[in-house]
Amino acid sequence: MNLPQPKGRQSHVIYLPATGHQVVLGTAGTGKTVMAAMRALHLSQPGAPAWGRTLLITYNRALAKYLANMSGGDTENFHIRTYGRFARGYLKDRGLIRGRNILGKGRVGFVRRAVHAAATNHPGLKLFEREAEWFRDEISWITGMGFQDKEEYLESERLGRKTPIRGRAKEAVWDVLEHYREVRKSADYDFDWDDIAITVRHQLALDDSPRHYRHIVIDEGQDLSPEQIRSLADAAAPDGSVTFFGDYAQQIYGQAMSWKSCGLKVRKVERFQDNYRNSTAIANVAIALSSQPFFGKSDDLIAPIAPSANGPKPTLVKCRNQEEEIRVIRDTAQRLAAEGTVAIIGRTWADLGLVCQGLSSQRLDTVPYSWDADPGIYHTTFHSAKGLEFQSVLIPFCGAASMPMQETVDYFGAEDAWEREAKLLYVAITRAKSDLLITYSGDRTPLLPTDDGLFTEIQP
Ligand SMILES: Nc1ncnc2c1ncn2[C@@H]1O[C@H](COP(=O)(O)OP(=O)(O)OP(=O)(O)O)[C@@H](O)[C@H]1O
Repeated sequence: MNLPQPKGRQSHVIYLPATGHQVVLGTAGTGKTVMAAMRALHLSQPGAPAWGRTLLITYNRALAKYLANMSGGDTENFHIRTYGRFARGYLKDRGLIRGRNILGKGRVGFVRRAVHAAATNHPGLKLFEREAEWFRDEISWITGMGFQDKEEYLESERLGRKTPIRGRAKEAVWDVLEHYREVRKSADYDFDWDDIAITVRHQLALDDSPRHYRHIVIDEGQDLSPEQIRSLADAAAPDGSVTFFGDYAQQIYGQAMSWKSCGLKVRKVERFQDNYRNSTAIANVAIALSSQPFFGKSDDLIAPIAPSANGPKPTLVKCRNQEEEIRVIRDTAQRLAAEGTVAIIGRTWADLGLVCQGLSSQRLDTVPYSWDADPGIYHTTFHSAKGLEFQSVLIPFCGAASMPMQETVDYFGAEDAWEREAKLLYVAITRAKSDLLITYSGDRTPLLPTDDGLFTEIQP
């Protein structure tokens, strides 16, 4: 274990009171993950004030392994889990998990069947021209908010949708949700990964045994739903604490949910602005990207301060076609891999397949990646790069024809799609410590900032 020496407000955050709710917001690279681990370790340490068994919640399995490597891993009093693993484990203890009764992959197929079934009740409604993926997203939002009945949904304000739906269309969405639950139940699935949180809360309300965890620390909290956060708050001991770390600039599922709707009672929000990861030149690109109008506005966004670390300007390479982009990315990866970790970050696994075929590169959902990883080439998607960092980051296919991805525009409409894809690009760019190279062919994506002097622009 070799954690950095906390600076400024960081130490304060580690030792925040060990009771009640705490919220820490910070932009990329400000040390949220490291401080989440340090706070959780502190709270679990015998002898610390109000110490007790502590749960550290993280976004996915790759980050759980990354955190385990950073913190020394699970002990009797310190557990690292994804939300899904925590929820499933608790419901198993409550006797509610039988075989495979949580619907994971294939969910959109169930939603599609529900949409077809519901459409017959709403002849002529334009809403039913939308793709099943749109309905899946709306159902995730409804269950993530924890709405118990139709009235609650009808009265709700849907933040984060640029084109909100109203009246009859909203009633029809609820109808789709009810059909979806029926179709799912008839296939013997009791839950999906979104609505499992509703049952966790319900079970916790019935459960008067002592709570398993005294303290719960949540990293990447911006991508958990309010109902998931509420269930974690219910799962912590009444004399314990819940600490939420998040960055709303990196909220990549377009749900636009705020910690404020999660029932956390917080006296003062802590804010981290000092970036310890990116060079100034890389941070400037991220700041310019997040300042564009389509990036979205929210009180929860923290204005970043550009760091002072030296590094070359990011390179923007205009290629003649995709083949040339692939060649540039591969050559650059091989050159930089001798010096440190290099990540090729792509929008989809299919894109990465094109770039990395035959290249000596490790796919990051199959190998554990640690914060002190050996030099070499790694590849991962925008979504799965979250929380990680690399010496160099290479991003292919940033032309206007592929970004924002057409599928996202089809599912959610142009405005929503731009915001979602810009946040994904933001996550990818802020993974780079010192070198960033972006390639495109045709026109560059309109999501990339065009301010003078941000990039060194070249042609191969
Ligand atoms: N006080 C510090 N001194 C030196 N380095 C630090 C300090 N705090 C954090 N760092 C380093 O800054 C980098 C970013 O930290 P971390 O991953 O915790 O940030 P984060 O806020 O979770 O970022 P993101 O949200 O972008 O994933 C890491 O390399 C970490 O070791």
